Amino acid sequence: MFTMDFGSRPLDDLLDDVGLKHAFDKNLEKASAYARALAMDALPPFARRTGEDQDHAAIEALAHEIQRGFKELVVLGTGGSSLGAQAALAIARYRPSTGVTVHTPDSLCPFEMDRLFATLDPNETHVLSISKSGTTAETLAQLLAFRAWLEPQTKRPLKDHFSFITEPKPSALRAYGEALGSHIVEHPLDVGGRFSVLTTVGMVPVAAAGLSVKGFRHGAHEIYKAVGSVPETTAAVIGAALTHTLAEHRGVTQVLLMAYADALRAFTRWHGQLWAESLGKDGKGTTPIRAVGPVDQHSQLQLFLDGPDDKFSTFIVVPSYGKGPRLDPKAAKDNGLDYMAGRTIGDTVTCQARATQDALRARGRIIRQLTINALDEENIGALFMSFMLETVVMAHLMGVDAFDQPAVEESKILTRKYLAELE
Ligand SMILES: O=P(O)(O)OC[C@H]1O[C@](O)(CO)[C@@H](O)[C@@H]1O
Repeated sequence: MFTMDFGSRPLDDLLDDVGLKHAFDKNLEKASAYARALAMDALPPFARRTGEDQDHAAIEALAHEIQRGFKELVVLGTGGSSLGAQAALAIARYRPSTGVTVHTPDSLCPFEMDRLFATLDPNETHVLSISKSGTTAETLAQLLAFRAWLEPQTKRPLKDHFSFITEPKPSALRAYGEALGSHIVEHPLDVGGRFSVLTTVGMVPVAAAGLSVKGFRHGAHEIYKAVGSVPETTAAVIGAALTHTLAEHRGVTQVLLMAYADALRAFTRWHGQLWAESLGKDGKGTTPIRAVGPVDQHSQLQLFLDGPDDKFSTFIVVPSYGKGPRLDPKAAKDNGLDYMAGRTIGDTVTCQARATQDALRARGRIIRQLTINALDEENIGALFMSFMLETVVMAHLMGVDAFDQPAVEESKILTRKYLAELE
């Protein structure tokens, strides 16, 4: 699980300093009441389904089939049909490999597809196509291209090379999978793509890579239990109430998620879709910014510190004192790194995360830190659930529907029109 703090002083004092305690308390009360009602009446399906584990057998069956037959897994899907899996899979590279190697070409890119075709062995490659709607052009185009690459080269039945996750209703993707005779697993009808990471969508790739589905779901379960019973103490509810208060009263228009671990880079991308697509509506919304430390200290921190005071920042930190290579004291001193002499890379990064937040706090910013003690399934599952619930509670405070995305459809229609007009 993870802990939350706002630095050395309690949040209430920080809010008092800027005259926002009363406004925050009102928002927290409203957010907590909503979270309690959600838990009592009907948890959002993305949370309820995660707790029931009803699809566990289907997830494991497909994952084992892939593992038994192949070394490489290509997950075709975009947006919510890929970002969650990528965020979850990012911890796999720190474990001994027990599953397949997963590739996630989530953006339609000719150069990336050519690279995959040039490097993958067709006989060892399984292609899992994920699309809730089953109509997304990018995913269908990739699928057709992969089949054209595989079919002339494979020695095995073509149907075994493909599997599908899509809704149980008619669509181009479902029809394609049925015609091939391949394994099709259901995408739940009542869970939107950006909320689907803990369903079959995120969990089949995770299981195929050898990670624990139960671990992710257990971490998530602990969070939604807490949000239902003691909402006013949870990161999800406090985070939503605070962001909304700062947006209403302090001109906050952006939310920064800065993670101090490479493995959380993909998590910040997942969060970007979740926040933007759920909340950017009716002329309202706050823009998500994704950053990873320390690298973005050297690219974006100048703006965060010295630019407009229009951001609410959350740092995710994995304390790593004593971890990683230790710098030889003499070599460090000889090269101008006296302050790192005998220290580990983990010591350095942990101190950098603290220093960056303190520098921001010194400029009067309210900064939230979420601390996880390890990059494991439970912690990442907990973060997934916490941010999904935070988004839903935030939508309630803002008065928008967290679960639709009507505006995106306009650009899809135009893309089809432009393609039809090509000479
Ligand atoms: O899973 P699908 O239906 O292919 O959609 C992929 C993504 O496209 C969107 O519908 C936006 O166009 C997202 O909401 C979704 O995650």
